[in-house]
Amino acid sequence: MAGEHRLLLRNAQQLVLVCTEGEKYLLQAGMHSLALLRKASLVIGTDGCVKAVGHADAIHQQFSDASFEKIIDCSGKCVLPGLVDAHTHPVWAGDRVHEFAMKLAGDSYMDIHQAGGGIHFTVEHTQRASEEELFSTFKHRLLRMLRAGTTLVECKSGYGLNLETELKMLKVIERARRLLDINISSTYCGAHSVPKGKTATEATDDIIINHLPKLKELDLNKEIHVNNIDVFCEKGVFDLNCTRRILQAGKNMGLQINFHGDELHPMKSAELGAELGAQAISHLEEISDEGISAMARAKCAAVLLPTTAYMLRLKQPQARKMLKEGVIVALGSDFNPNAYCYSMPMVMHLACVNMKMSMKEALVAATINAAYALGRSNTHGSIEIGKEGDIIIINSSRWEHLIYQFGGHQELIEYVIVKGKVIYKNERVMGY
Ligand SMILES: N=CN[C@@H](CCC(=O)O)C(=O)O
Ligand SMILES: [Zn+2]
Repeated sequence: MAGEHRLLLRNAQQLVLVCTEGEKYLLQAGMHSLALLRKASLVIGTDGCVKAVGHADAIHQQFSDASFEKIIDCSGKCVLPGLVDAHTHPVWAGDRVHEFAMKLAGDSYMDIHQAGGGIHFTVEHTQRASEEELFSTFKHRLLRMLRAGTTLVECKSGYGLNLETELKMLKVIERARRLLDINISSTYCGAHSVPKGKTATEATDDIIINHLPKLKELDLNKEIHVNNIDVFCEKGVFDLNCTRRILQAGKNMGLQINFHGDELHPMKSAELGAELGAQAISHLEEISDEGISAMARAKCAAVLLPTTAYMLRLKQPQARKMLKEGVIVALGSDFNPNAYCYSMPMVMHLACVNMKMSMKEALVAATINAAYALGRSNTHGSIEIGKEGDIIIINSSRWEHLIYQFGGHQELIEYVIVKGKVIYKNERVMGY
């Protein structure tokens, strides 16, 4: 095939496609037969999408007359799809390292929250921060995520709670979406906590009467585009009824439902999400058996967050049971001031060790299934012809090293590529 193309990745030792039939997600059986090629090459076109993928000799022959803006020799290396992080809170001011010390000394997440710390602490600092300051720290965090292999990330608001600060956060997310290479799915999370001085019902009314119509107006004016709506459905935060009202109002204006549920207490959030047609529910440490069946039937993704259970010493989400029952399992880092982890390789490792997932299951959960949780698996999450050319190259002859080398991704990930363009080239890669 003659013509000009953007990128040729030549002769990878392993090229992990994840899937090959345009699947929107993979269930347990599909996860086990992870699609992978050996001695393979990949071509990305000038539109940034995958043009061809196959055995190195076949691609060499097929593209013998073609020219490429860039060629990378991948001999001895592995090529994988860019990782997808399905749950983060990356826009905020005021870290909570002092609370980490309190938690290590025995305070629970809710003790700290109810004493006015936790989310409230971050809200106070975020309300005071300028848009510039928030953008600058957010950009830095996104670059760290990118260097850890994430090419599509969900980003929530939720440390504003009042309309003015929620909009400030969403503007910052919109600006990053327009300026930076990393792909972003943006989430309005104005119901992340009940603002001081309001009841949960008053906060719910404020969101439905004031926040959501403003978001709709800004969307129509093409100023801010939001993809998902989120609520922290939890005892002492938003109950099932308030959660239902907010999520339904968001759905009515075209947002995908993607919310926090059944984290610290069993709330029947999973059952509610399945009933409302949620795209995804996160956490689910306290999900009921009925909730698991309902999510499986509704094709509602479970976004499991291994860092939360690890940091807060909670019981682990029942990943094995969910997989067995046919739930679509995805992963997220939950990056936030409580769980300061931006690395999906680390998250996959924790999912394997603490949630007993296999490495194949963890990789699928951090690629195609995480993309499904964001409604983006038609364009992201696997290496297939026509999908966006978002790729990572690791300096290892077996892809599993990305999970096995706990905390080693900084030396292992050699290239991060978005739409066929090298966004990051790691000069520290030395081999193993
Ligand atoms: N649980 C609610 N929200 C976050 C924590 C946010 C925070 O503590 O700042 C989570 O997903 O873990
Ligand atoms: Zn969260």
